Amino acid sequence: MSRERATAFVPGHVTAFFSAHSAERPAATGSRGAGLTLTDGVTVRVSATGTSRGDGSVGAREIDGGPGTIGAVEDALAALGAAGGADAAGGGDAAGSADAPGETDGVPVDVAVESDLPIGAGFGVSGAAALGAALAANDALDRCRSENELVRIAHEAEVGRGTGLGDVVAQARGGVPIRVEPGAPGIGELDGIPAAARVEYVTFGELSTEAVLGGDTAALTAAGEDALDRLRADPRLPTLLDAAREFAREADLLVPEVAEAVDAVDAAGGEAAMAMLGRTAFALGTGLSDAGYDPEACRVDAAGARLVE
Ligand SMILES: Nc1ncnc2c1ncn2[C@@H]1O[C@H](COP(=O)(O)OP(=O)(O)O)[C@@H](O)[C@H]1O
Ligand SMILES: CC(C)(COP(=O)(O)O)[C@@H](O)C(=O)O
Repeated sequence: MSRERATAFVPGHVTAFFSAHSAERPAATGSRGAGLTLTDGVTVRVSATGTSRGDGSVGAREIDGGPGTIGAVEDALAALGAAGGADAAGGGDAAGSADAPGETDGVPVDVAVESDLPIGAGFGVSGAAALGAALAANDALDRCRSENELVRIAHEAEVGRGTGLGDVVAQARGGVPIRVEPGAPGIGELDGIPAAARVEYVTFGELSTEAVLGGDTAALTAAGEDALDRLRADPRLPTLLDAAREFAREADLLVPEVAEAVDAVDAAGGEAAMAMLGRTAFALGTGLSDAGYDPEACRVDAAGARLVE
């Protein structure tokens, strides 16, 4: 018996540094690297609409109360036999996807995404939304998939859209994940820094993940591999932040507003770095407040992605 509606929470994830690894299969594509999962995250509600199959409707789509779609969410839903749209990315016109071949016979679902975090600013919101949609759709439609299978579905959807490489596996784990080997569960490998912390962040705007991942990633990948070696030799939070700062400089990804904030935190005696890939600075403890910024504050998420009542 299907529960017909379900809600999932998925933590945000700020990547401190990463290297990009592409493979033929999306499940084997991913990143190595490390970052922090956050108690600020994404809540996804999925409900079966009750609309009969085959009428072309995919159901309603909302992001923070307004119309909107995220491509990785649509692909994750389609993989679970919910009506999702290959053409639904990037706009508010979810209904336009109804003509996508092979997908009109999925079960129509209403999907509402609510994010504590801005989209496109380096918090892995697209990956979180895809994983939340997979967890909630599996429950609402009684698809009987395991956690690893749902993480793989969301990972493949995110990688396929070019909006992320390692957020989904990190968000599934929670804590401070180290992505030792790239890819979905069963292929990739995770470790973590055993640490709890308050985290502050300020966002100055978006940075297109698709554009960076679609360009030449050789320099950032070399810098990311160096940073990972360093962190694995000394898996502690201050080393994570220091390796992140060096990565941002070496990979030439640092943007001026973030550089200024990171320097200000350093001058005030704190630890900060840039969130990949966004115009966002994050700091441990009260680093940004102490430097005179008015940041958002949360904590490292201890639990990882989960269904909620
Ligand atoms: N208001 C919005 N701003 C930015 N992206 C949006 C918005 N609504 C939907 N999207 C979609 O969400 C995805 C954002 O992906 P990405 O840039 O990787 O962000 P994040 O870092 O939050 O994961 C893109 O696929 C984009 O088309
Ligand atoms: C850095 C990024 C490739 C993208 O992160 P975001 O812009 O937050 O989707 C991430 O997925 C990673 O592999 O570490």
